[in-house]
Amino acid sequence: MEKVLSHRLAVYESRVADNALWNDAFEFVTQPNDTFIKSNFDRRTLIDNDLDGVIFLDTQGKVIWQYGLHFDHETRADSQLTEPPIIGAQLLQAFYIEPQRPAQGLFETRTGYVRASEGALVYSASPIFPTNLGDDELKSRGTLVMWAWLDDQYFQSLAEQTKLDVTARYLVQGEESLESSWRHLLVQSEGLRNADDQLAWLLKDINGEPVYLLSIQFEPLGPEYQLFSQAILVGVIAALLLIVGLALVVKVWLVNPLTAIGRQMDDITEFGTYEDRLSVRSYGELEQLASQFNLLLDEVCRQQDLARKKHAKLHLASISDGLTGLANRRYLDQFMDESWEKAKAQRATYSLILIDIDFFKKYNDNYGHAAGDRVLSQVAQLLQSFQPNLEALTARYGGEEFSMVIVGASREAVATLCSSLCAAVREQKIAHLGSSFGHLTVSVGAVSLFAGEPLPESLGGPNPLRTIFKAADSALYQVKNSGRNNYKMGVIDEY
Ligand SMILES: Nc1nc2c(ncn2[C@@H]2O[C@H](COP(=O)(O)OP(=O)(O)OP(=O)(O)O)[C@@H](O)[C@H]2O)c(=O)[nH]1
Repeated sequence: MEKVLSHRLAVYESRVADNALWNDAFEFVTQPNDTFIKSNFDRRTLIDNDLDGVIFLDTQGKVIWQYGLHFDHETRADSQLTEPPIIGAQLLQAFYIEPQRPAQGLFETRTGYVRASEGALVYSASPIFPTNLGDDELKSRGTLVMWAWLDDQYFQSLAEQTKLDVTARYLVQGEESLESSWRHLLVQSEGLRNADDQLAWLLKDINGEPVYLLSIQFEPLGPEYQLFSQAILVGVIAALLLIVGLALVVKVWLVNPLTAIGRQMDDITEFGTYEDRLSVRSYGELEQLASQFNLLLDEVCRQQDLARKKHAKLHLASISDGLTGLANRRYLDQFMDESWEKAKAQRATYSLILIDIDFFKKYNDNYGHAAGDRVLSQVAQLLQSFQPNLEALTARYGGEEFSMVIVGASREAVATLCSSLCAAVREQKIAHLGSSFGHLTVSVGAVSLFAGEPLPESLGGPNPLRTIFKAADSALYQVKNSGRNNYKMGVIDEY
């Protein structure tokens, strides 16, 4: 509605400007003459242009010529005004535009609604210039005003244009004629809707006084509409339920299982529990995904197992002697260190036994190196079988030299063990022509000491195990020098 109203004002404005910027009109206000009026502003022309009146004002605002029709359109046929209805001095002043020069092609025009003697009207006024506006110094000569009654015809065409059933009420006493429910329209230009489903606009005159109240009544919503809106509501609720249902299905069948899978995967990777398996209850694809992952875990476990075995094998190879399978020198050193610390902590007896095959060079010479290897293995197994069920280790620490470390056996038990080792090898009756005994024998040197404090003075140095080893080796040396095939318990204090 606002747009249509302002468009209408713009139409009047352009109509008056068309006639005011015109050489003939410019000449007419300089020298008024009937010929110009007769050929351009007869009654027919006005009616065809939806106009009810034309006024030419001179440079002082006095009427040069005016033509107007009565308010009553029914009798418009011979309704020319004898007395102009709008020549109130005040109104003319409102229409009058002082002589002015166009600034950059712009000049002042006026458009709006006014209250006149017989009713209200819409008007537009423009200064009169030659068609080309003249030069910059040329001033306008007079004002051209065109107007139309705000009558039934006006509002009827407004209704046709807006396609709204517009009711127009003339506010005889201006603001006082306005109901309180529409008062707010006085301070706003757009329409207002009241509690009775009416939408209204105000036409205000050039002083801001309300002239007409335009309103339209909305039809109360019928039962069909209510039925329709109920159907829409049901539809919306059904759609919402469907969406919620779908969301639930997606959550139960997809989101929850995926979250569970993700959580289980996280646990497996975080804690390295690759032997665990994913369990998921969902539709086929997800279960398939979980079982594919489980297959992957199977493979991870298999590879882990292989790696573990390989590592164990490598570790064993690194600590054992390739020929006899006993612990090697490297592991013996490590074991001696660790067991020494334990023995000290437990205040236990620590014993080291060194076993050396007698005349082994000659054995190799007589029976060959391969036979020598076999004998080394045989003696190794035999020694191993004598290892007591204590913190103990049997090792091969040189070519035909073996050792046994024992924590917790008494010195007497160790002496008995040494004697047993000598006897056991002897009793194998392994032929050895190069030996004065005729068969394979071993010599044994050992030390056995209490590892708790106070330690013997000779063990106070930085490497007590070296001292222990030297004592055992010394005992072995003594056995070798005194005929072999025997054992001797060494004494630690000598070192
Ligand atoms: N077959 C074989 N012989 C080895 C191996 N390691 C060392 N030997 C031999 O063991 C022999 C050790 O000789 P010696 O150190 O002279 O000692 P021995 O002949 O046993 O003399 P005594 O110890 O004084 O009784 C050498 O001939 C080495 O070649 C081995 O792995 N296999």
